[in-house]
Amino acid sequence: MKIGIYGGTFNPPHLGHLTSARFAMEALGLEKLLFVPAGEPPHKVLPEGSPTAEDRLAMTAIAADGMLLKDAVEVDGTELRRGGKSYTSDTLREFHARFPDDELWLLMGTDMFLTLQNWHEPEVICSLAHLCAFSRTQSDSGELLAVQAKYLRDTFGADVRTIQLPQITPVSSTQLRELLERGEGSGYLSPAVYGYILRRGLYGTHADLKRLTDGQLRACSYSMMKAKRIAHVGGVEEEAVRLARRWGADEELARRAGILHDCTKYYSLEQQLQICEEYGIVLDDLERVSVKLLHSKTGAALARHVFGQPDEVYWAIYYHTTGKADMTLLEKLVYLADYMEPNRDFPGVEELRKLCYEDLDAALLMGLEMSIDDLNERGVPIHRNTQGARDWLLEHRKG
Ligand SMILES: Nc1ncnc2c1ncn2[C@@H]1O[C@H](COP(=O)(O)OP(=O)(O)OP(=O)(O)O)[C@@H](O)[C@H]1O
Ligand SMILES: O=C(O)c1ccc[n+]([C@@H]2O[C@H](COP(=O)([O-])O)[C@@H](O)[C@H]2O)c1
Repeated sequence: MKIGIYGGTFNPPHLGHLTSARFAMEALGLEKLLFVPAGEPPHKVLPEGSPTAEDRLAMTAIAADGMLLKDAVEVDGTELRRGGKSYTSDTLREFHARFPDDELWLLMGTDMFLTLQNWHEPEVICSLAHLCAFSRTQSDSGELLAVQAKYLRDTFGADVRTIQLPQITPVSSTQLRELLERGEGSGYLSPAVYGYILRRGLYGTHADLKRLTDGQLRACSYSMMKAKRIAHVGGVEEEAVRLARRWGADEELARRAGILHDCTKYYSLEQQLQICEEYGIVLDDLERVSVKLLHSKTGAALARHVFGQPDEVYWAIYYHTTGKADMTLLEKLVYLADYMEPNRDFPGVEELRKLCYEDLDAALLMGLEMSIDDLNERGVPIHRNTQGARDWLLEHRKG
């Protein structure tokens, strides 16, 4: 197997890292790529006030997950665990021992490639890994790379491949840190990494989480979930806004409920219970053991207490999984948007979509009944609020 190793300080990881990693994977035919955040970079001092190693690791993990290549891309904490200066030769020794039968490829941008002879034990590096270098700026000349490749081949027997990225991302982490401090630069980051930075107040962002723009709120929410869920959350936002327009609800509240509705979906049972405890959410026996039921309550709690959302948004998120008797308009819209947003695909979804724009309560009843049937089939206990929602509609629905 061909394994790529992409070392960096990742302070923070930006789109330049991601686009070059993706392209190198394709160009070299890598089956696996490991991002390896440096513990203590051997050649530079981390600027004062830099995030902790854990934060750099977490941001890099979020960025890697955002490549949506499942287990092919991972973040490796070898250098952070090892302590001391993060010499690449030591890292390659470890990887060589771990993957003795695999082909290791060390990936790097021009700046690193041109100085490789000055690194610690360059001969060890060149004997344990193939090298892949790519240009970082338009002005990086192919000729310069070719000269350096020849030098490394002749001097250390290196196997070098230089690749031209189809698109240059003209940014460095240093520039980005300055931009972030001025409230700019988010366009050079994956939204989820930006959200992590905002939530942790890194790089002098100090955003008031209770007064975020929609884009910032989206970024924060995405930073809390696996990247594969983001398309669904975007779909719920879009659908909730469309439904709000159709039925005369507040579009901005629908948007914010959509953005945040699943923000705690990946929290563990323990974390969910802790949030409920912290915000005094009373649970029944069924809820106490079910992450699926809990995430709507904890998502609502964070929407209110961390992100400053009003009661309407709180309750729309709170009831988005179970529904309840006598729901408000916004609660209905978010429940239905979650059910039939454009990425959903199940028998009957088209009929449900149509009904959502013709007769909201009929659509709600249809959604609830489909849920109840599905839960019954799978032998999952039905929450009393879901039963309550259906019974209420059967009794009160007009027509
Ligand atoms: N915009 C970019 N395009 C392609 N490769 C990049 C880009 N930025 C960084 N790299 C490469 O990523 C690796 C890790 O770089 P690093 O994490 O130090 O980022 P950086 O932007 O160079 O940070 P800093 O400004 O703090 O030096 C290096 O091999 C570097 O050449
Ligand atoms: O081992 C060395 O001597 C050495 C010297 C300079 C850079 N590196 C590695 O090169 C990678 C890119 O560095 P940086 O600072 O651009 O993030 C990172 O993994 C560093 O640990 C390694």
